[in-house]
Amino acid sequence: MSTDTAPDVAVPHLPPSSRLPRSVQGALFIASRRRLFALMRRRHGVDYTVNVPMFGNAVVLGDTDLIRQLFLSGSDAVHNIRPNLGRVLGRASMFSLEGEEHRRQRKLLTPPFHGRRMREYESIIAEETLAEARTWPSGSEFESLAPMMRITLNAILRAVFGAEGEELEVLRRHMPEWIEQGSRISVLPKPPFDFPGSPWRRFHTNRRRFDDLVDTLVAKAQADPDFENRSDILSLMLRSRYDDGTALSRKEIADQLLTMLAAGHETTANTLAWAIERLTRHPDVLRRLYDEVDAGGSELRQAVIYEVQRSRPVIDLCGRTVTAESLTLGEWTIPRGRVVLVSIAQVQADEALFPHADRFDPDRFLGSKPSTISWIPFGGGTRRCIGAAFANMEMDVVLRELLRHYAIEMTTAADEAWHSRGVAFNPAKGGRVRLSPRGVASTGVADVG
Ligand code: HEM
Repeated sequence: MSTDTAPDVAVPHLPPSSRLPRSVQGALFIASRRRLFALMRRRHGVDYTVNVPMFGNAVVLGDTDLIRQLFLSGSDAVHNIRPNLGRVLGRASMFSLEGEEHRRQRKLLTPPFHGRRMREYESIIAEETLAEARTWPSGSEFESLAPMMRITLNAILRAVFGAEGEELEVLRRHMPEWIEQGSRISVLPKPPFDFPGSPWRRFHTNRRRFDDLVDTLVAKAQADPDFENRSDILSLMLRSRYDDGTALSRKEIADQLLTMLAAGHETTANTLAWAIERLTRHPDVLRRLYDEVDAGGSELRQAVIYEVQRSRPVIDLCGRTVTAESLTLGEWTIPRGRVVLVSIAQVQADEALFPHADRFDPDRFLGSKPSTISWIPFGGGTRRCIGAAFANMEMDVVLRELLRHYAIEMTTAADEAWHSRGVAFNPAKGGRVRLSPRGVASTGVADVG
């Protein structure tokens, strides 16, 4: 890749675009961006240009070499995709930061999310899974998505926020509504001031309540005689120091906690609901998973997680905004200000990269880690998802506990369609499932008990 910063040589050369009017592309994007992108790819190849609401005249990349180059581009050439969630999560949110500030913050926040640390959170996830599962109706069908949302919310509040007691209760009760409100206004224009009754005013009122709760959590963690040994991520943030010895400010801590909740709660729950949706339609894989969990193994379960994330990526797009005079990626020269989108879903459905891509086939990942070039559900490069190891551990523990304790029934129902309530995709019927405690199982895959 070469980044050309000389103004007079920046002759744009963009991937092919559609002759469809902007209004038609916009309507198709809003109705189903998956369909619009599939149409574009069929007509124009792996890289193309679209003109859509939010991102404007944006380049969409499907070529993995170019995507890799984009992910590796420095902050002198690209910034985070715009608009992004930083608008509502705060100025200090990881999504809002760029360049040196972003690097400093990631350096501080990466160690708490290191793979080895994750083991300390396993017991919280297992506990939350079993507590939630005990409330499920045995033998009757229900949507797995809402329960998965509760598990992943509680997991983040306890493992990341270190919340317990009264604060945990308040956060548990109010956060889903606050987050939904935030994601709704994230696509609305911001008025110059908060007029009474406006969604932004309600959002700012709730944000102040959130900040007060974070202050209480910080005070409680610091007053804990065992503060130095606490393993929740808030305490790790409180104990960390930048290279110059300064600590994270309260604002930074509150914005990052909110960011982790917004980025990590629904995404993980949706992926788990997809895992249920896929497994209930693949009896052979499910039977092998039961055999494996009974023998104390986890290799196939890990491959299942990889394959669910490949075939049903809940975040279908990530991207960057060109900030250099122009950015050259392969044959394309993309001018300053353009958004470059990475079509995660299209890359991971590419037959050339994943033969029989439409098959749910976890065996393709058995015994090997996915390639970071073609398997990109967590994005890539300097902005790759910081919670990837946490999400992976969480999904593994939730599935492990369900397999250990519950017999999941098969279904002959059609595959659930993709559905998006905003940013992330989930199974349209909520990942419906029928299960019963193992040993008591009388229907479906009763031979698993
Ligand atoms: C299955 C679950 C998850 C998926 C699919 C997912 C996916 C993603 C994606 C695609 C990005 C953008 C990466 C890029 O632009 O290259 C991202 C960023 C991010 N994610 Fe996740 N994520 C998940 C779980 C989590 C969790 C559990 C946390 C934290 C507890 C988290 C925190 C973040 C943060 C802070 C960023 C911003 C990173 C930056 O800009 O430097 N995510 N995630």
